[in-house]
Amino acid sequence: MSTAGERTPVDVAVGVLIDGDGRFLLTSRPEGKVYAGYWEFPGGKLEVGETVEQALRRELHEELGITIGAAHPWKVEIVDYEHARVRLHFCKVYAWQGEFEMRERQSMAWQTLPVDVKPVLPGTVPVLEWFATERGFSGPTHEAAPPR
Ligand SMILES: Nc1nc2c([nH]c(=O)n2[C@H]2C[C@H](O)[C@@H](COP(=O)(O)OP(=O)(O)OP(=O)(O)O)O2)c(=O)[nH]1
Repeated sequence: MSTAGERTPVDVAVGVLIDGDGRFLLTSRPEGKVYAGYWEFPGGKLEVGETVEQALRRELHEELGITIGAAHPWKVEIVDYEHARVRLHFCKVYAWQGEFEMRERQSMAWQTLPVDVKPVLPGTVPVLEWFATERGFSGPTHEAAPPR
């Protein structure tokens, strides 16, 4: 049972693609979506009946034109935005096939810490902190976003 004021979270599958040099892929949110221009890890909402891995495979094919190998579940995080409450299922992905195509006219950037793209989506910031912990990185992980 949910208490008054709580919203049911929308499940989102998110891919943390990591290349052979340990760089990770960020993409910018396309025009026309909430937080357009903000940088995030690629992914999207689960459709009815889909698992996280199925949704991730579909979204990364639709958005980036690649076919991913195994998706390794990493962390789950709930974020409350004005527009929605989302449950983000972050999965690490080390293997994929195909050439990257920006099918939604977004931008992509392979990054290490600290990231040099901005602004970073609020729900993406914790991932940078998890990477910092994993990698023994200290100092700011990204540049603070201006208030919206
Ligand atoms: N892909 C992605 N979404 C994130 C991240 N962090 C974060 O808070 N989100 C939020 C933003 C959105 O509210 C939600 C993802 O929904 P979306 O609108 O991008 O998904 P979608 O592609 O299925 O969208 P649509 O078809 O409904 O337009 O999750 C992240 O790192 N990656």
